Amino acid sequence: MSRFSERLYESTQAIWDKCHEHPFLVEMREGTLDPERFIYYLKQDYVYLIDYAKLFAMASMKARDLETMTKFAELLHSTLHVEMSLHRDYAARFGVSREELEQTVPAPTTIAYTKFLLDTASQGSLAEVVAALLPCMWSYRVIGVAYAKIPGALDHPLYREWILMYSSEEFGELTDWTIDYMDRVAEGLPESELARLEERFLVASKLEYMFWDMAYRKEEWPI
Ligand SMILES: Cc1ncc(CN)c(N)n1
Repeated sequence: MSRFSERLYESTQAIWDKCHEHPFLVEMREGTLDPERFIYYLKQDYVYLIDYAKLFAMASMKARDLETMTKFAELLHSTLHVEMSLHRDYAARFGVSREELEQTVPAPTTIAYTKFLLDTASQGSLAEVVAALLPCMWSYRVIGVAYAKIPGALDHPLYREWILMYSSEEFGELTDWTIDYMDRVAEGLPESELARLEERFLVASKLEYMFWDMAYRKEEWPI
Protein backbone atom coordinates (compact mmCIF):
# COMPACT_ATOMS: atom_id res chain seq x y z
CA MET A 1 0.00 0.00 0.00
CA SER A 2 1.29 3.47 -0.79
CA ARG A 3 2.25 5.81 2.02
CA PHE A 4 -0.31 8.29 3.30
CA SER A 5 2.27 11.08 2.90
CA GLU A 6 2.31 10.36 -0.85
CA ARG A 7 -1.43 10.97 -0.95
CA LEU A 8 -0.92 14.24 0.95
CA TYR A 9 1.83 15.33 -1.41
CA GLU A 10 -0.25 14.57 -4.50
CA SER A 11 -3.33 16.31 -3.17
CA THR A 12 -1.44 19.56 -2.55
CA GLN A 13 1.06 19.52 -5.41
CA ALA A 14 -0.87 22.19 -7.35
CA ILE A 15 -0.84 24.53 -4.32
CA TRP A 16 2.88 24.00 -3.71
CA ASP A 17 3.55 24.63 -7.42
CA LYS A 18 1.64 27.91 -7.07
CA CYS A 19 3.94 28.82 -4.15
CA HIS A 20 7.00 28.23 -6.36
CA GLU A 21 5.51 30.51 -9.02
CA HIS A 22 4.73 33.27 -6.52
CA PRO A 23 6.78 36.48 -7.18
CA PHE A 24 8.17 36.39 -3.63
CA LEU A 25 9.84 33.03 -4.23
CA VAL A 26 10.67 33.68 -7.89
CA GLU A 27 12.45 36.92 -6.96
CA MET A 28 14.15 35.36 -3.95
CA ARG A 29 15.65 32.55 -6.02
CA GLU A 30 16.70 35.05 -8.69
CA GLY A 31 18.20 37.28 -5.99
CA THR A 32 16.06 40.28 -7.00
CA LEU A 33 13.60 40.31 -4.09
CA ASP A 34 13.32 43.76 -2.51
CA PRO A 35 14.98 43.50 0.94
CA GLU A 36 12.03 45.45 2.42
CA ARG A 37 9.75 42.59 1.50
CA PHE A 38 12.19 40.14 3.04
CA ILE A 39 12.37 42.13 6.31
CA TYR A 40 8.58 42.24 6.44
CA TYR A 41 8.52 38.46 5.93
CA LEU A 42 11.14 37.88 8.66
CA LYS A 43 9.24 39.90 11.22
CA GLN A 44 5.93 38.21 10.50
CA ASP A 45 7.62 34.83 10.38
CA TYR A 46 9.21 35.41 13.76
CA VAL A 47 5.87 35.88 15.49
CA TYR A 48 4.44 33.03 13.43
CA LEU A 49 7.25 30.77 14.69
CA ILE A 50 6.57 31.67 18.32
CA ASP A 51 3.12 30.09 17.95
CA TYR A 52 4.36 27.35 15.66
CA ALA A 53 6.88 26.27 18.32
CA LYS A 54 3.96 25.86 20.76
CA LEU A 55 2.53 23.21 18.42
CA PHE A 56 5.54 21.01 19.07
CA ALA A 57 5.06 21.46 22.81
CA MET A 58 1.41 20.44 22.41
CA ALA A 59 2.32 17.49 20.17
CA SER A 60 4.87 16.40 22.78
CA MET A 61 2.12 16.53 25.41
CA LYS A 62 -0.20 14.39 23.26
CA ALA A 63 2.50 11.78 22.50
CA ARG A 64 1.97 8.33 23.95
CA ASP A 65 5.61 7.21 24.12
CA LEU A 66 8.88 8.73 25.25
CA GLU A 67 10.61 8.50 21.89
CA THR A 68 7.90 10.58 20.17
CA MET A 69 7.74 13.00 23.09
CA THR A 70 11.50 13.50 22.88
CA LYS A 71 11.41 14.10 19.12
CA PHE A 72 8.74 16.80 19.39
CA ALA A 73 10.77 18.40 22.20
CA GLU A 74 13.76 18.36 19.84
CA LEU A 75 11.63 20.04 17.15
CA LEU A 76 10.56 22.66 19.69
CA HIS A 77 14.17 23.28 20.68
CA SER A 78 15.32 23.48 17.07
CA THR A 79 12.60 26.01 16.18
CA LEU A 80 13.44 28.25 19.14
CA HIS A 81 17.22 27.99 18.95
CA VAL A 82 18.13 27.25 15.34
CA GLU A 83 15.39 28.51 13.02
CA MET A 84 14.48 31.60 15.05
CA SER A 85 18.15 32.38 15.55
CA LEU A 86 18.38 32.78 11.76
CA HIS A 87 15.69 35.45 12.02
CA ARG A 88 17.46 37.15 14.94
CA ASP A 89 20.73 37.23 12.96
CA TYR A 90 19.00 38.70 9.91
CA ALA A 91 17.20 41.26 12.07
CA ALA A 92 20.51 42.35 13.60
CA ARG A 93 21.89 42.89 10.09
CA PHE A 94 18.96 45.19 9.36
CA GLY A 95 19.25 47.04 12.69
CA VAL A 96 16.05 45.49 14.05
CA SER A 97 16.38 44.64 17.74
CA ARG A 98 15.32 41.33 19.25
CA GLU A 99 12.58 43.14 21.19
CA GLU A 100 11.25 44.83 18.05
CA LEU A 101 11.23 41.50 16.26
CA GLU A 102 9.32 39.85 19.08
CA GLN A 103 6.82 42.70 19.32
CA THR A 104 5.89 42.57 15.63
CA VAL A 105 2.14 43.08 15.28
CA PRO A 106 0.83 39.98 13.50
CA ALA A 107 -0.84 40.74 10.17
CA PRO A 108 -4.29 39.26 9.42
CA THR A 109 -2.84 36.34 7.43
CA THR A 110 -0.33 35.49 10.17
CA ILE A 111 -3.20 35.38 12.67
CA ALA A 112 -5.30 33.23 10.33
CA TYR A 113 -2.48 30.70 10.00
CA THR A 114 -1.46 30.53 13.67
CA LYS A 115 -5.10 30.40 14.83
CA PHE A 116 -5.73 27.46 12.51
CA LEU A 117 -2.66 25.66 13.87
CA LEU A 118 -3.34 26.34 17.53
CA ASP A 119 -7.04 25.44 17.20
CA THR A 120 -6.01 22.15 15.62
CA ALA A 121 -3.53 21.55 18.44
CA SER A 122 -6.02 22.28 21.19
CA GLN A 123 -8.97 20.39 19.71
CA GLY A 124 -7.49 17.75 17.40
CA SER A 125 -5.80 14.39 17.72
CA LEU A 126 -2.02 14.02 17.52
CA ALA A 127 -2.42 12.86 13.90
CA GLU A 128 -4.34 16.05 13.07
CA VAL A 129 -1.66 18.22 14.69
CA VAL A 130 1.03 16.51 12.61
CA ALA A 131 -1.04 16.89 9.40
CA ALA A 132 -1.47 20.62 10.12
CA LEU A 133 2.18 21.34 10.94
CA LEU A 134 3.74 19.20 8.24
CA PRO A 135 3.34 21.52 5.20
CA CYS A 136 5.34 24.14 7.09
CA MET A 137 8.36 21.85 7.33
CA TRP A 138 7.95 19.90 4.14
CA SER A 139 7.25 22.78 1.75
CA TYR A 140 10.24 24.76 3.07
CA ARG A 141 12.43 21.68 2.76
CA VAL A 142 11.42 21.31 -0.91
CA ILE A 143 12.10 25.01 -1.54
CA GLY A 144 15.44 25.00 0.32
CA VAL A 145 16.79 21.92 -1.48
CA ALA A 146 15.67 23.20 -4.90
CA TYR A 147 17.20 26.66 -4.35
CA ALA A 148 20.50 25.30 -3.06
CA LYS A 149 20.93 23.65 -6.49
CA ILE A 150 20.41 26.87 -8.47
CA PRO A 151 23.81 28.07 -9.72
CA GLY A 152 24.79 31.24 -7.88
CA ALA A 153 21.85 31.18 -5.43
CA LEU A 154 24.17 30.49 -2.52
CA ASP A 155 26.39 33.40 -3.50
CA HIS A 156 23.66 35.90 -2.77
CA PRO A 157 24.70 38.09 0.20
CA LEU A 158 21.19 38.22 1.65
CA TYR A 159 19.36 35.02 0.77
CA ARG A 160 22.28 32.59 1.18
CA GLU A 161 21.71 31.87 4.89
CA TRP A 162 17.98 31.37 4.41
CA ILE A 163 18.61 28.78 1.67
CA LEU A 164 21.32 27.08 3.75
CA MET A 165 18.94 26.76 6.71
CA TYR A 166 16.15 25.03 4.81
CA SER A 167 18.45 22.85 2.71
CA SER A 168 20.46 21.77 5.76
CA GLU A 169 20.88 18.17 6.80
CA GLU A 170 19.44 18.89 10.24
CA PHE A 171 16.26 20.45 8.85
CA GLY A 172 16.04 17.58 6.34
CA GLU A 173 16.31 14.90 9.01
CA LEU A 174 13.64 16.51 11.20
CA THR A 175 11.36 16.86 8.18
CA ASP A 176 11.90 13.24 7.15
CA TRP A 177 11.15 12.06 10.69
CA THR A 178 7.88 14.06 10.69
CA ILE A 179 6.81 12.72 7.28
CA ASP A 180 7.55 9.20 8.47
CA TYR A 181 5.68 9.82 11.71
CA MET A 182 2.67 11.07 9.71
CA ASP A 183 2.63 7.73 7.89
CA ARG A 184 2.86 5.79 11.14
CA VAL A 185 0.02 7.62 12.91
CA ALA A 186 -2.18 7.41 9.82
CA GLU A 187 -1.73 3.65 9.49
CA GLY A 188 -4.97 1.73 10.00
CA LEU A 189 -7.16 4.83 10.37
CA PRO A 190 -10.58 4.72 8.65
CA GLU A 191 -11.06 6.74 5.45
CA SER A 192 -13.17 9.34 7.28
CA GLU A 193 -10.18 10.09 9.55
CA LEU A 194 -7.71 10.12 6.67
CA ALA A 195 -9.89 12.60 4.81
CA ARG A 196 -9.87 14.82 7.89
CA LEU A 197 -6.07 14.70 8.03
CA GLU A 198 -5.87 15.48 4.34
CA GLU A 199 -8.12 18.50 4.85
CA ARG A 200 -5.82 19.82 7.65
CA PHE A 201 -2.81 19.37 5.37
CA LEU A 202 -4.61 21.12 2.53
CA VAL A 203 -5.67 24.13 4.60
CA ALA A 204 -2.13 24.56 5.99
CA SER A 205 -0.74 24.39 2.44
CA LYS A 206 -3.15 27.12 1.30
CA LEU A 207 -2.09 29.23 4.28
CA GLU A 208 1.55 28.72 3.27
CA TYR A 209 0.71 30.24 -0.12
CA MET A 210 -1.14 33.09 1.57
CA PHE A 211 1.85 33.76 3.82
CA TRP A 212 4.17 34.31 0.81
CA ASP A 213 1.54 36.50 -0.76
CA MET A 214 1.08 38.49 2.46
CA ALA A 215 4.83 39.14 2.64
CA TYR A 216 5.02 40.25 -0.99
CA ARG A 217 2.13 42.69 -0.49
CA LYS A 218 3.49 43.73 2.94
CA GLU A 219 -0.05 43.27 4.19
CA GLU A 220 -1.35 45.84 6.67
CA TRP A 221 -4.51 46.00 8.72
CA PRO A 222 -7.00 48.05 6.63
CA ILE A 223 -8.07 50.12 9.66
C1 LIG B 1 5.07 30.49 7.41
C2 LIG B 1 6.20 29.50 7.55
N1 LIG B 1 6.05 28.25 7.09
C3 LIG B 1 7.10 27.37 7.27
C4 LIG B 1 8.28 27.69 7.88
C5 LIG B 1 9.37 26.72 8.06
N2 LIG B 1 9.43 26.21 9.37
C6 LIG B 1 8.36 28.99 8.33
N3 LIG B 1 9.47 29.44 8.96
N4 LIG B 1 7.33 29.91 8.17
